[in-house]
Amino acid sequence: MSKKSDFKLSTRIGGGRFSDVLKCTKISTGQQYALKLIEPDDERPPHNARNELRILQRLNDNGESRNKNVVPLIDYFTNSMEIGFVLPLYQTNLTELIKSRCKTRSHFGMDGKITKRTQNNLKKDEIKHIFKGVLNALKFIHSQDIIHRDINPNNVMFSNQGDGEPLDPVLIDFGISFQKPDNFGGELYNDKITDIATGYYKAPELLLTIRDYDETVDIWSTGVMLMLMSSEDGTVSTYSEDCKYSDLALLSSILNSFGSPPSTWPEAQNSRSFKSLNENFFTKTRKSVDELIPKLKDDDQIVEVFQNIMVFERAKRLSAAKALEILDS
Ligand SMILES: Nc1ncnc2c1ncn2[C@@H]1O[C@H](COP(=O)(O)OP(=O)(O)OP(=O)(O)O)[C@@H](O)[C@H]1O
Repeated sequence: MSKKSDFKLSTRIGGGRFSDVLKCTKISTGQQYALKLIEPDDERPPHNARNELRILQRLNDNGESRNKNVVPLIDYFTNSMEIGFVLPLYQTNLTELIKSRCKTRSHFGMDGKITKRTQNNLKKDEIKHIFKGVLNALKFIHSQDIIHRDINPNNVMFSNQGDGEPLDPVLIDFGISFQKPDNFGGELYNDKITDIATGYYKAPELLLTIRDYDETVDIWSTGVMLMLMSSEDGTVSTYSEDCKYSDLALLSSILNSFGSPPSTWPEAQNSRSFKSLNENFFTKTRKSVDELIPKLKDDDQIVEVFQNIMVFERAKRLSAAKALEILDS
């Protein structure tokens, strides 16, 4: 364990509601790192830096991650106010990578109107490689009884931009993760916080405040990331923009994309919100893979995995291990 004074801090490169991520240099070696700084007493649940530290320690062995797709905790320090996580300094995340691969062109119509079209140039092989890397990270953390609870493109980092080098994804941010059985005594398994995950990436059961959800919420989020990566225009095009701001809009977009949930959806049977929803809301048909994952619609293994992870009933959702078995077959 180091001290804060062992590092020279420089620019802020990211952060969240309760954290700052800074570039830093270890004074004794001149090596650059990312430093995530959190004041645990300022945090609100489900954010919990003390648990984040416990979980990262569990996933690491002497500064080395036990899985190549999970962030290593190189070092850390604690003082009366803060916890500092010393992490490798990554170059980009999946959101930025997709943006950098999207090209927008103007089209001039006969009527003189100009329309802009964006084209996502992420290659099929890259998409598959990233998808498999995230599943590999999930296979490992789920085997350690950890639910990440915030799988989204800002939490998938890369050391390079992929120009000639393979894009090995690394999963970061265990700040709201859940360690079974009871999150270090802080949360009952059957009564977990449902205010988890980010916008588009929330699984449908969370929107019905079903509290005994499990690790398949991470699997659902990974499927939505596949939709983003496999889109023609770098967006989750079957979801409306409003999903970022409204859970109702998100539920509506999920139904528009994946059709109505079965009336026997087991998780929802006891949910008041499910019962009180107008039946008409639930008369949608599932869109085809041509619309949901256009770039990979002809890849049989990807399609099989996608169709079996984006299902309402969590018991039917493939585990990360099973999904990888299919992709490697
Ligand atoms: N090791 C790293 N190298 C480079 N940038 C990083 C690193 N870790 C985090 N970041 C940047 O900082 C952002 C926030 O980091 P992180 O998600 O760990 O913090 P957070 O407090 O959990 O944020 P949020 O509340 O938004 O989830 C990341 O999306 C990423 O852009």
